[in-house]
This record gives sequence, structure tokens and C-alpha cells, in this order.
Amino acid sequence: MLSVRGVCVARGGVPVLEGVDLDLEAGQALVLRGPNGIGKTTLLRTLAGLQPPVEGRIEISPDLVAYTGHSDGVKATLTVVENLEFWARVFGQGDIAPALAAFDLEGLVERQAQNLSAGQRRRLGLARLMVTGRPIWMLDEPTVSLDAASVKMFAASVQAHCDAGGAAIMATHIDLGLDGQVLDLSPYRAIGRMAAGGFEEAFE
Ligand SMILES: Nc1ncnc2c1ncn2[C@@H]1O[C@H](COP(=O)(O)OP(=O)(O)OP(=O)(O)O)[C@@H](O)[C@H]1O
Repeated sequence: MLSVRGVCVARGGVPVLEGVDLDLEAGQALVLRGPNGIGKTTLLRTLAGLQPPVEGRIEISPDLVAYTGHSDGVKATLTVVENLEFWARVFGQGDIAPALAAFDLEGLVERQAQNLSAGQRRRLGLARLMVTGRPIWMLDEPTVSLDAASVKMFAASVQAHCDAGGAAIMATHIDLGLDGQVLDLSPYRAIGRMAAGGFEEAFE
């Protein structure tokens, strides 16, 4: 579903990771790990097609990807049900009921998103993934603001998505208890490139 070879990614014109190789197969959940600032968000944004790589090859169809970052695509003045119906229409999907149930949003359907708590709002943002119908979920810190029960709900929905032939790649510092793999990005830190040539030469 996704093949990454020799990829270098940059933020603010500065290379942060280089030589990244990874593969994502159907049914797989891959967790990206590494210390704050290593480049997890930058790599996910690049894989999702939101910014270009500095070098390397990324093989993926952008049409397959549903990405959720720190901003989760929630429309503040729409209700919970209106938000999900909006995204279902955008992605040509029909039934939003499974997404409402998976994230325990059924009691909140008529509440405007701007009146949700932070955790409820995050659950709505994650429920949005389900109504995209897209097979590859790319998730940046998906569990921020979630309590323990909501983390379990999220992990269950990722597992169900992968069991149904989808795949997920996510940056998170917490253990979700998924049957997945963990990729530590520390070995890919772009120190060599910066020490060897400086930032400008890295882009020549
Ligand atoms: N707009 C920017 N201009 C310059 N540098 C930036 C910019 N945005 C982020 N950075 C830097 O790029 C590096 C990678 O940031 P990134 O957000 O990808 O890291 P991360 O691994 O996701 O971090 P965290 O675990 O804290 O979320 C960091 O050192 C960060 O300070």
C-alpha cells in the first residue's frame, strides 16, 4: 500500500530525517516512535502528500489516504451528526452510524462541535476517519485529550480497520496494545547531512 525508500524530509527548510525506508501492507498498523522534534509529524505530512520530500521515493496513491493531524477537520459550528454527514458526502460514503457507535458519539449527535469537550471533539475527529472509506489512515498523535476508555475505543477501531484490510501509520508516544510494528525514527535523524554540508547544500 505504501513504499518509502531513501526519503529525506525537511521542516522550515531544515532536513530533519534522511534515508527513511518503510513499507506498509494491507492489514498492518505501524507506529512511528522517537523523541520530541525528531520529525514524526514532518514524515507523516510528507507521506500524506501535504509537503514534498527533499529526496527519495514515496509510492502511494493519495486517493487511498485519510490523514488527521493536530487539526482534525472538525467544523466548529456544525453538530456532531452534521460533521460526519458532511465528511461522508465529501468522500462519497453513506452510513455514519458505525462511526458514531465506534466512538460513543450517539448521545452527542445534536451538539455543536464547538461545545464538545476536548476529548469528545477528538473522538469526532477520529470518527471522521471511518466515514472517509479510505484504506490508509495516517494519524498524528491521535490519542491527545483521550481518556483511557476512549484510547481503547480508538485502538479497537484501528484494529478493526486493519482486520478489514486497511492499514494505519501513526505517531504516538503511548502503547495502544495493537498487533502492529514500531519503527523508531532515531537512526534516521539528519545529522550527517547537516554536519556535512549545512542546510543550503542539503537542497542543492
Ligand atoms: N515551521 C518550522 N520551521 C522550522 N522548524 C520547524 C518548523 N516546524 C517544526 N520545526 C522543527 O522541525 C523538527 C521536527 O518537527 P516535528 O513536529 O516533525 O517533530 P515530532 O517528532 O513530530 O515532534 P513531537 O513528538 O514533539 O510532536 C523539530 O525540531 C521542530 O522544532
